[in-house]
Amino acid sequence: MSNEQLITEQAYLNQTLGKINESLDITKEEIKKSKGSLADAASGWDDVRVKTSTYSGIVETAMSVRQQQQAIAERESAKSRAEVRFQTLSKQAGKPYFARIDFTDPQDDGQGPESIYIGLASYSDEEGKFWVYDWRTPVASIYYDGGLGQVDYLTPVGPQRADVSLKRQFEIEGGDIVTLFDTEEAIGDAMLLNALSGESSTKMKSIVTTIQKEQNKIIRNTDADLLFVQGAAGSGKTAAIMQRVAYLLYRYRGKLNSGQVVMFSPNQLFNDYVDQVLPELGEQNLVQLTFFQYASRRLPRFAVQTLAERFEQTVSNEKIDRMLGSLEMFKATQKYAQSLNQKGLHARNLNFRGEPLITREKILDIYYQYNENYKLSQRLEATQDTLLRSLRAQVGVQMKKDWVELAIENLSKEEYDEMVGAGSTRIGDDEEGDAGAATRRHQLGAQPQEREFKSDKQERNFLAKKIVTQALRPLAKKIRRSGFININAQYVDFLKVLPNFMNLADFGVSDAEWTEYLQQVIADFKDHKLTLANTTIYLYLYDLITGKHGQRDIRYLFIDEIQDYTPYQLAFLKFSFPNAKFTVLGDLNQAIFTQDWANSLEEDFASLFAPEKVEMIELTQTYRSTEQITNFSKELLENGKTIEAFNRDGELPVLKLAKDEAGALQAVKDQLQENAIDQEQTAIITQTLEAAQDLAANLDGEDVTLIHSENQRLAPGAVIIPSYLAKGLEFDAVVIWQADADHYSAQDQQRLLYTVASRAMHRLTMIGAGEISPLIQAVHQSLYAREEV
Ligand SMILES: Nc1ncnc2c1ncn2[C@@H]1O[C@H](COP(=O)(O)OP(=O)(O)OP(=O)(O)O)[C@@H](O)[C@H]1O
Repeated sequence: MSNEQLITEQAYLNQTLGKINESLDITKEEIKKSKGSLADAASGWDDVRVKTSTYSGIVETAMSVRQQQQAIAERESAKSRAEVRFQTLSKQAGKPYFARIDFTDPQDDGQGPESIYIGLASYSDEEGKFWVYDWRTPVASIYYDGGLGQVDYLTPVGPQRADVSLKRQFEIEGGDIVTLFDTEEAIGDAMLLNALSGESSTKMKSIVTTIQKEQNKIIRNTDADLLFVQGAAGSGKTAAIMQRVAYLLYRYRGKLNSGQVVMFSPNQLFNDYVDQVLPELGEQNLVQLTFFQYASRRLPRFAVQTLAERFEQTVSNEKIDRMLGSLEMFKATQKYAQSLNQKGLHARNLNFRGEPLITREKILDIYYQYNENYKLSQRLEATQDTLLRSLRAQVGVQMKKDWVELAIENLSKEEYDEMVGAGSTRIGDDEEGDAGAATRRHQLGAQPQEREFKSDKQERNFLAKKIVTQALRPLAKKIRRSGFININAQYVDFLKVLPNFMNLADFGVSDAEWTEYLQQVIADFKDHKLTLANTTIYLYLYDLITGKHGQRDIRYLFIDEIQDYTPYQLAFLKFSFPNAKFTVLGDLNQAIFTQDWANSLEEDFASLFAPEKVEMIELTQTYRSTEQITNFSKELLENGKTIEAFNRDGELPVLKLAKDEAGALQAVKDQLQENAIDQEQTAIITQTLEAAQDLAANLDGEDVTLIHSENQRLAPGAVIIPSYLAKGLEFDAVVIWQADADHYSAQDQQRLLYTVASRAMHRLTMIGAGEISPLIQAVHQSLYAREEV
């Protein structure tokens, strides 16, 4: 960088900052003014005259109330607009932009190149001159998409071409340019290297200044209904989708808000890890939840299988797991539900005072009296209507019963007053009208009147009706909530007759195996326990029978770590969010829950969308780890060849094998010490929770935090964490505990080992006792160092 360039750029920066500060002052004034005018508007209530004696008076009152409300709402929104602008400007005042591009539009003959500056948000001065462009504007795409020369970029009106003559990147601190460099590439390696060599932190950062071309495609895609991103560990999938959320909120501002975007993430720790990215980009956070949370909160009475249980279950029957998670099973659920249109619904009696008031046979008669053209949801609705009608008819019948008589006699003074509504109810206000009456009284100030009865009989009837209606209310609620369907029995029935709806042999499952499994499910049911696979099927069946249509207001759905989902779960999510566009990210090599069968996931999920609306993007370049760590960990895989390491130098991974457990433990202690001296934040990753707990007990006295549950927070400093909770996270230094033949040997642990090894940014140490793990032995010796300790 020449000195002259620096001086010119600093001068431009000063000018920009000067303008921003001017705008800040103006905005501050606006906020002050809008606060004042809000107070003025609020005092307008004093002028609203309440006239209630005539109809026209009421209308007039209502109109002036409405006008007054509008005036306040307008001023409030002016105030909050000014406040948002103030916040944005305050952020810009330190670091208004990070890049500059000069380009010419080939269609603008004779015009010289135009320079634009790119920052986290746009800035235009009071005269409307643009000083900074938001990184999400179409033109800013030029910065991410290519080097110098011709670059095509997409705008809402179609593709545009630009001839780029300069790309300059800045680092600005506190209003001063610290560094500035020109680059010919999309994003200069120097800048990226700089961004990547930082230390890990408990919070993910935005990558806005160094988004790569491939990532930019993911971020700006608006066409696909299903955007499927497959990428190696550390290739920036998560980083890219956080940017994508920010992009979409900007691109569709005014039409899309963060409440309409949902992200399914692997665990709660991960939610905590990424929750700063969007605020850093000036956006509101999105709704984030795990599949477990989504499913289990709909079934409060069941203990749904947790993440730890799912990971640590001794693989009971992989064939059955695979079958339950398949699209065939999804279709079988639909077919079974369909069959309920003819017969097979499991109903339960509607009991009242311990006796069946409407028997299950009667309910089934009603349910099946509608012809075959009814859909399940219509059939249910019609049944509910009929049941509610017969419930209403019951009022008259029950009023004559002895229990009502007894109840009237036993009414206390308070209960009586409450029912009759002395002092609060006007004659003629029926029960339904109570809310309306209360509002009327409140608004119009009418005096309440006492209820008067013409005769004892009238009073008795009134009370009896009240008592019966109240007593029947829970039943009405039950009917409205379809509580007369015995969904548990229905579910078990479905599993029993499953062989009529799909071919179990296609999954290698024999009748005997299935019967045995069924017994297990029934036993679990009795204990109120459900596996995640069963929970999903249960919920889908329930939704089909009750005609639920899912959440229609959600427009974008993101699923991270998709390899841990079954096709069934994905199909269920598609059903549950029918209007959402899906962005899904995954790395089949990190499938630690679903193993081999994750391979067909891409195809299975894509089959649920129109082919022309599906886009696949593959990311092979990794950013998280040093070249040495990536080159080692990709060799753990059979198909890791295509993974490309980022050219960032570091030490070789080290395998430390001790003779016995005690030696290994000592090695961990030494490593913790060494890492602490080198200021590398360490995660000791164990395979299971139990191993993590054991190790923590053995490391008593060391400064390490055990992360045993996803509901914990990630602590700074060294942590011990089981593998399934480390998903998606990263650490300066990783120690893989028990990296030996006793613990990592089966072929299906290859992915697990790869997943944990790829969490390391700068240093990877594997510590074990006894024999070397065959999975590590398969890696070429030049790719790691081996020490006997
Ligand atoms: N363009 C980029 N510029 C700077 N840093 C980047 C870029 N892309 C990715 N990174 C960094 O690389 C690391 C890995 O990214 P991220 O966690 O998004 O990867 P991932 O593909 O989701 O990985 P995994 O599958 O292992 O969870 C993060 O520290 C991220 O900030």
